[in-house]
Amino acid sequence: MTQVVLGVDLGTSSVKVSAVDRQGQIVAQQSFDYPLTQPHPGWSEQNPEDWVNGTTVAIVNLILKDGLNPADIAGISYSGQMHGLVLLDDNNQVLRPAILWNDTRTTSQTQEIAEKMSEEFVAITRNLALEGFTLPKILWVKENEPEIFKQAKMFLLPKDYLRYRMTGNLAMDYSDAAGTVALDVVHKVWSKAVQKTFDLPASFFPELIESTDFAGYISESYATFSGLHTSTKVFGGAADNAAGAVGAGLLNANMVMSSIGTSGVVAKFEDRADVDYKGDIHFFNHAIPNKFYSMGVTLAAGDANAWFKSVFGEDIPFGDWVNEAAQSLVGANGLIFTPYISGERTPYPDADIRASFTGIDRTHQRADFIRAVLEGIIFSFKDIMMIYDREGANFDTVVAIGGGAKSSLWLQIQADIFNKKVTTLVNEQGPGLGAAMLAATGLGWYDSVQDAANKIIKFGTTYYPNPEAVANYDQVYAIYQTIYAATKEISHELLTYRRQLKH
Ligand SMILES: Nc1ncnc2c1ncn2[C@@H]1O[C@H](COP(=O)(O)OP(=O)(O)O)[C@@H](O)[C@H]1O
Ligand SMILES: O=C(CO)[C@@H](O)[C@H](O)COP(=O)(O)O
Repeated sequence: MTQVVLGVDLGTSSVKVSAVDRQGQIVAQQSFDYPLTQPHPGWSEQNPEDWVNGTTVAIVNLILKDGLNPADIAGISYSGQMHGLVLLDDNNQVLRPAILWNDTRTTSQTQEIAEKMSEEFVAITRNLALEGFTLPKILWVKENEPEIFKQAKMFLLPKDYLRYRMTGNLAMDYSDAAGTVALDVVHKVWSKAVQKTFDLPASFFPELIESTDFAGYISESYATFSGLHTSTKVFGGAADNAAGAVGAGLLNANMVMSSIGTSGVVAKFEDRADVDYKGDIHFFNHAIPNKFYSMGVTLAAGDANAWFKSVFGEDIPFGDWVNEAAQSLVGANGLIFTPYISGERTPYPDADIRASFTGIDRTHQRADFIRAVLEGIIFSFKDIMMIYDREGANFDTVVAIGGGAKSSLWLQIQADIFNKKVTTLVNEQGPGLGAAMLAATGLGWYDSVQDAANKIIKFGTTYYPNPEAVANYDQVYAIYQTIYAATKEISHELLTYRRQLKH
């Protein structure tokens, strides 16, 4: 009998469930895709029931197809897409589709928060109130769907809703709670000032737990539904970027993580709460008690690549598509892409900016366009790194995770644009492995999350910057940096035009 833990990575495009043994080996893995709806420009919603069904299908497949014995599943924990608003009524029924992290309908609510609380808000929550975060979404529903809001008794985040459906218990872990921007990050309590200013009762906010805390057993009803046993213990879990940081071994201040999922993230471990990025970079509680991490977000990273492929190369597998970029040159033959297809967050908190190709020439081929997309995404990561540089943060290693880290070409582009060494993980399952490590630590298999990381994480290939490419990218990046300001007004006008078309 080999005991395993399940790490459930509830992503934006799919849920991936990894079964991990005591040595940290992934023994089996199943995933299930679900849709995302965009009823208006800037809106992004999912049906929470799809998360529950997708997770259940993946678990059933682990049992039936991979032969996992439910009695051997000792624990389960989660990594969840952050910030998504799930509203529950008195009977814990979902009131409306979840409003996701990449939904940017909330610009006026972010302005309202800034006007009402200004610097006090950043001091408490350690973040600006950006469109993607949960509090503006709550206020949007309050203002635009009062009949629904009247029935709302509590809110949860995506993986917390999934955990509720698997255990029957309502709770939220600190790392995800920080992304609501209603948490007093340093004191680890819901902010009374936020509750009072926006007239939200304390009962609307769920109980807070640590990522490795025991959160209940699998309920009778979910056991019947999934085939799991009621003896399986469930643990808090974490925001996907915190779980990804755990799974990437981001436990040391000299390391930065770059994650190319649907979104893109550059994150840094923070030992102490007294670093002050003034809201230019997010600052959240880590999945490790009393530790923190900072991060900047490119709203569409892997998604910009996926979008471009869906329009111009639908049937081509991702690996082949990305490799086609090798036929182009460093700097994509003088073609630059800015990846703002869904607006941007860091360093430009601008929901209405849109993407651009600049410098299209009669000679450009598809390979140049693909390469420009891959490079533009990494230039936007470099923009985040420039904030760390500005604040004097020292780091020498970038750990690359996410779907984008499957491509050695894209990894080399990262090393050359960052001018840093970029390291991969042997088992590139950052968030899912991180989630499994949280369950394993909660079960007592390891003394701490750090202990689990030391025993489990194995770094893979390292990509070193090529000096010639670095010099070329320096030139192209300098041009890239001017494009946001140059395209801002045009983008905003075009979006206004598109919004008129829709209504
Ligand atoms: N073979 C590949 N090579 C490079 N990039 C890839 C490959 N496969 C997928 N990707 C990229 O990874 C992204 C998905 O990453 P993933 O971490 O699975 O996302 P999420 O967790 O947000 O659902 C895709 O949008 C795509 O751009
Ligand atoms: O909004 C953020 C972080 O602030 C995103 O990183 C989401 O957490 C979604 O993650 P992926 O589905 O792209 O992994």
